[in-house]
Amino acid sequence: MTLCIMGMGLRGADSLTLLEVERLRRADEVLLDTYTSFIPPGTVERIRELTGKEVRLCGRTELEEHGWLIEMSRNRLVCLLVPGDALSATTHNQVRMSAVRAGVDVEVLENASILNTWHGRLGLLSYKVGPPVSMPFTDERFFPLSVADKVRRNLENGLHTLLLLDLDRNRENLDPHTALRTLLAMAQRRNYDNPNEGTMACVLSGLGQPWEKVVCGKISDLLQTEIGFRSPVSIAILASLDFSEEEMLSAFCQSV
Ligand SMILES: C[S@@+](CC[C@H](N)C(=O)[O-])C[C@H]1O[C@@H](n2cnc3c(N)ncnc32)[C@H](O)[C@@H]1O
Repeated sequence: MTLCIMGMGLRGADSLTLLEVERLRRADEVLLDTYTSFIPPGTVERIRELTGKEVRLCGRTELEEHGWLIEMSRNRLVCLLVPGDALSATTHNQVRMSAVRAGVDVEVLENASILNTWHGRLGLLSYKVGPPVSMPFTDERFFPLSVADKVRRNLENGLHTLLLLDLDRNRENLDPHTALRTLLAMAQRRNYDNPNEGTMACVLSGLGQPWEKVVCGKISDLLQTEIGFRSPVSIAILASLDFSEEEMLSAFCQSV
């Protein structure tokens, strides 16, 4: 019948749209992606309450080896719930592509994503946003300097960068101090003068969650401040600011 891929927004079940709730109530199967991002506490219980449906959790293997999910959607309405927007991670577009190739109808229901809300929350201009960059867990053998290359390219073009922090097995983000130190070490290895300790950055902890915290300052100051971060966390690396951006940033964010 139909595979409906739906974004859950930033607030878990509480940011589902009316249309999404209606689809979930009609669904034969409700699946929840627990792999690509953070799921706010209580999400499963809240979905059950809103829709009367049981929720099946899907991790990496279930999403990457998704043949079963496509087969299930042939004669049933299957809803795949995705944290954030429906299609901002490649994983879900791959599921969509397999479904289309198998002749299964796909419906996509969009929702808010960290990728399209962070700059507005900080008061930054959307036309000054560059491509996002992922910061992985690193060690002596895996230390991809391309992370610093991409941030530097954005900075050189006057563009802000959203640094997405990888999640560990327990779905906790790399901690932001480690991410900032790693970024500086990568830039130093390349002999880049930017990003450096004086570059402005904002730590975005739990955007849209009750524990939301947004803190801005020079990287050196952020590194010396115990802010009390909680997943999900991202970091904005700021390019030079326009006057209006400066004004808004200081009005909308806590400074260190
Ligand atoms: C690979 S992205 C997935 C994005 C998701 N599909 C979406 O559309 O929002 C996951 C990363 O986004 C960041 N992230 C997701 N939600 C966030 C939030 N509410 N506040 C801050 N960062 C967030 C974290 O760094 C997390 O590890």
